[in-house]
Amino acid sequence: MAKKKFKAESKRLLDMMINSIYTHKEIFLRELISNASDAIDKLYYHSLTENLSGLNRDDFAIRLEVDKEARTLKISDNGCGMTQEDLENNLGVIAQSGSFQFKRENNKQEDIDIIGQFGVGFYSAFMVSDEVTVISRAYGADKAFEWKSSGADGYTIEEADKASHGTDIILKIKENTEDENYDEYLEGYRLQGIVKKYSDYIRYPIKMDMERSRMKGEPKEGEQPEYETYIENVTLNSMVPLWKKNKSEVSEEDYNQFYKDKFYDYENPAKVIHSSTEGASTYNALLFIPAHAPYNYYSKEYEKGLQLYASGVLIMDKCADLLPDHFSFVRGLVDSQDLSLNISREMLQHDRQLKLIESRLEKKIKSELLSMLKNDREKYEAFFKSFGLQLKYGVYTAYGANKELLQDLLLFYSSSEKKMTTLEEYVGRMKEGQKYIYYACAETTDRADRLPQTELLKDQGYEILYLTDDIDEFALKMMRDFSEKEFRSVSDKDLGLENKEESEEIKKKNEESAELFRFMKDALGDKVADVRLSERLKSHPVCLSSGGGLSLEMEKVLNSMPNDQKVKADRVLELNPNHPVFEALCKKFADEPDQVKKYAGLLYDQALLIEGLPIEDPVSFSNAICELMAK
Ligand SMILES: Nc1ncnc2c1ncn2[C@@H]1O[C@H](COP(=O)(O)OP(=O)(O)OP(=O)(O)O)[C@@H](O)[C@H]1O
Repeated sequence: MAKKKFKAESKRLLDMMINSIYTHKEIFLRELISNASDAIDKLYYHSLTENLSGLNRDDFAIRLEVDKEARTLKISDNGCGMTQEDLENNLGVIAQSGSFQFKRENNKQEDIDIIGQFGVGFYSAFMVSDEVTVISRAYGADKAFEWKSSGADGYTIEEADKASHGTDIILKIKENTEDENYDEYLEGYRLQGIVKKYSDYIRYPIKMDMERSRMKGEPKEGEQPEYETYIENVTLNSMVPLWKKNKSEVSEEDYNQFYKDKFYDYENPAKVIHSSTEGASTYNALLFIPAHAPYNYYSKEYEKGLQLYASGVLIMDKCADLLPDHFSFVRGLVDSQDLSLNISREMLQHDRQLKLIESRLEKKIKSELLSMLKNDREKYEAFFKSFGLQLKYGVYTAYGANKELLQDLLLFYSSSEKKMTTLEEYVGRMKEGQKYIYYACAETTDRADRLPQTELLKDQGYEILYLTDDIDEFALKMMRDFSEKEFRSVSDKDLGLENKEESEEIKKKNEESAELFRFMKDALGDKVADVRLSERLKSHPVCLSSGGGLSLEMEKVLNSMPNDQKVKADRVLELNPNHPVFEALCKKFADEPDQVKKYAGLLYDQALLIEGLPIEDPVSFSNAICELMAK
């Protein structure tokens, strides 16, 4: 029999195919199963359009068969099959796709979902096989043919026996090498795993004999049970993708089970988002908002992304481009027929399509979260506990560009409500004439509540947001305002309070004690930018406020990061004019100005401690207190 040569370019192409197109060898099975599914689709299509009798959708199947001794894996289908000419054209010419041609020539039907388009997938079989044999009989033909090739060398075609229409692909699996274990492609469980991973939603059953074990009869009392192995023909794939079902056909339990199985979570998701979109880009999406953050969520190890399917076949396990960072906690998948895939089906050619899908999903996720916030507050608060930090990072890292998108999703603890509140709720409760949205930063809400700077505001009935996460103040600074109300720290120089009389009085007192403050400032050196009387203190003697754009809280956060450059906020030491300590200071300044130096140091250290900042010299602080006590 004459051996026919591949054309020269084909030879090079085949070499390329086998060695460089695919990153994972296991995808050969995905490609061959997709071809089998296409072949069945084509025959099914003909049966519908040409009214072929004797063909029943339920009889179509794809079968896998392993012969470990012979080292062969057979993939069979009872689809349209190939004539001798088809074998020549489709398997003898690389990059010739009969499937693509079929799609072009026939109007797409509802129930047909042809996968092949490039005419190369078949050759991926050579990544794992020394020799590939294709025995095929076209539907309606009376002869079958066998195509055989062991790679770049070429192929043979001869007549063969095959009882019914369809195609058998027989792979002679390679021997193991030092780097590669090819034996695994002869293991039932491994094959089952590959089918589940890539081809779970192929619409025809993929069947295989699997070895199972069962108890041999009832064990007699006191005896160990005996086990026997038996063979069961099992369908490996689930076939109907849940996301392609009508929402009304899917129960909550179905969604939950699907989520837990697929994304290895032990808890039901907090929210399921099932949506289909037609138009510029047609896709089905099934998304889940987990009820809790995975253990590695806030670490570098966590990889965001959605599974991407093209016509039910898995293309990418974690397609990061489908999810913006601020919603990286979302799990799920997108299935689209419209993707222009690259030849290995591992990437998309245009990320424009992905961008379009991403921005639609982003809007959808936001609106679902807002509806959760509105309709199930308790659930939303639990969600926010897990993922709120990510939303706040989202506001911060995009330099405020995500403000519109994310600001309504944020929650902060409210001093007056004693629970979490949205910014909208806060603004709704603002007092008449209130200029700013006030916030206070501390490690816990309790500590924030005890900050001297919050005292006066609370006393006058202003609500304060207590910020306890490092990122909080940075995020608010990025946002600048909400509903045209600027955010303002309780430590800010200007709280915008409309108490002119008091301000005048403080101003006057400040002037009167100008000498004292200058003296204290000199004593403290560059530790503080200024010393002055405070408008915000009621019962506490002292506090720190910040002069510039960098607050003390931000200084604390930035300096805790692992880099050498330390920053310093402008500190202003504020004294309570109505506190006995101030009186004592004034008195000492007249009698013993040297003591005032010590007092200035002590007051500054106290203010630092109140802020949760470290003091420079705890030993002299303690000594100074003891000295005072002993007096
Ligand atoms: N099991 C099969 N039954 C019938 N025809 C087949 C079968 N397998 C392959 N073919 C034919 O061979 C052609 C080439 O297959 P191949 O897998 O190389 O490319 P494809 O499936 O068309 O495209 P892609 O590279 O996107 O997978 C197919 O288009 C189809 O016409």
